[in-house]
Amino acid sequence: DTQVQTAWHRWTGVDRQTFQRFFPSSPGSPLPQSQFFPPAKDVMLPTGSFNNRVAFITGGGTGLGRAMTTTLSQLGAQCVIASRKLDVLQQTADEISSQTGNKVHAVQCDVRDPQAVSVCVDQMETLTGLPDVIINNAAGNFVCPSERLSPNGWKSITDIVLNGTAFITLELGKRLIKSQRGASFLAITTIYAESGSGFVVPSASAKAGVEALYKSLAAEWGRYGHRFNIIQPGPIRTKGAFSRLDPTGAFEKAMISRIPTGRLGTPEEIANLAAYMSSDFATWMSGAVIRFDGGEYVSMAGEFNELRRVTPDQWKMMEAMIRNTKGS
Ligand SMILES: CC/C=C\C/C=C\C/C=C\C/C=C\C=C\C(=O)SCCNC(=O)CCNC(=O)[C@H](O)C(C)(C)COP(=O)(O)OP(=O)(O)OC[C@H]1O[C@@H](n2cnc3c(N)ncnc32)[C@H](O)[C@@H]1OP(=O)(O)O
Ligand SMILES: NC(=O)C1=CN([C@@H]2O[C@H](COP(=O)(O)OP(=O)(O)OC[C@H]3O[C@@H](n4cnc5c(N)ncnc54)[C@H](OP(=O)(O)O)[C@@H]3O)[C@@H](O)[C@H]2O)C=CC1
Repeated sequence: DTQVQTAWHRWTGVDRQTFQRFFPSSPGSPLPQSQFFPPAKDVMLPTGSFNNRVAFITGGGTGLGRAMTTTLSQLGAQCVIASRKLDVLQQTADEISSQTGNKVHAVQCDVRDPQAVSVCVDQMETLTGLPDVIINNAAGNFVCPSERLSPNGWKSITDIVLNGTAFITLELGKRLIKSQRGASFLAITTIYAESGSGFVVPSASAKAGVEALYKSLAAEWGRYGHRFNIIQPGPIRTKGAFSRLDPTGAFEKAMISRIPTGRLGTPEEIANLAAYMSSDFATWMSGAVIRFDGGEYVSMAGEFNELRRVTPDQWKMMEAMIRNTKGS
């Protein structure tokens, strides 16, 4: 709490009292029930599950993309990670490679630019050949009231998320089809792709578009040996997400309190799911949308779920009132 306030003061010059007035809550810790749901850290699939496979992961240099790359590399894949910041990618590639003993290649690519995507795929073909596994994970996002959003703010997010995913998928898909090669495509979206959400409207719109794209291609390109699946993650702490969606840390506690499993997800958990969905154990899975959020979505959706706060004594009283009601 104090750390966040101090950091906030350093960034903005706003003093502690003012911070507390605007943000009375504080960063959250796991709820007691989370002891029943400890996150597994180990890699789930058998060793060698991705031997002789090539995996391409956008945004693989940081956060969840880095975790998915680590797991696939541990399982034997040769990985190619792509995003804008080559220095970040290269450092991640070196670290994962030295940990797993398998090659990780770093290729610079701004997914918003179809020409850059084509050059990136050329580079990958030279390095590794075409991929067996494609994970569209790169994204951009920030919280912003829509009345403060500029056209370029909208374009910036929708270009990365929807157009970027489409450019990568079409470029790779066409080349794979030409080479008569099958592949697994996975897109990382979000739980609000389904519901929509205020304050992240470009992200919600673009992620919904990605889901429509992947479900459509699952139907169309199965005949070419291509599977398309989607993971909708709930909140998992990464610098990229939390710095742009909860910059003060003020909303984290409220977020955790609505997650039935009482904690945030972990990068290793989503990496295991992504690996499974991209593996030979999941060849019958296509067009699937897997929500992976500790129950947050249903917890927010049910209009009576607030009754969790009613105590046993209050229930006794309420039940008596209901039973005593005669007629309508
Ligand atoms: C209640 C909630 C409680 C807690 C939330 C906590 C946790 C998260 C829980 C769930 C997460 C769910 C979904 C998550 C989805 C994600 O995608 S998270 C991943 C986020 N990662 C990133 O965004 C990394 C990459 N991002 C970036 O590079 C930048 O942030 C970028 C702005 C997206 C793109 O950078 P770029 O350099 O290309 O763009 P800019 O030139 O800086 O900006 C372009 C235009 O956008 C305007 N802009 C930028 N920031 C803001 C802002 N904060 N508010 C308003 N407008 C903004 C900028 O001004 C430019 O527009 P212009 O001025 O008109 O030119
Ligand atoms: N963490 C969470 O709680 C949740 C995350 N998600 C999703 O998970 C995925 C990973 O997010 P997370 O790891 O948290 O956040 P990060 O910010 O760490 O990851 C986003 C990645 O996208 C890359 N990227 C951004 N813009 C571009 C671009 N124009 N071209 C190429 N790459 C780009 C970034 O690299 P670079 O800057 O080098 O380009 C970065 O590596 C995203 O799809 C996000 O929407 C969904 C729900 C919850």
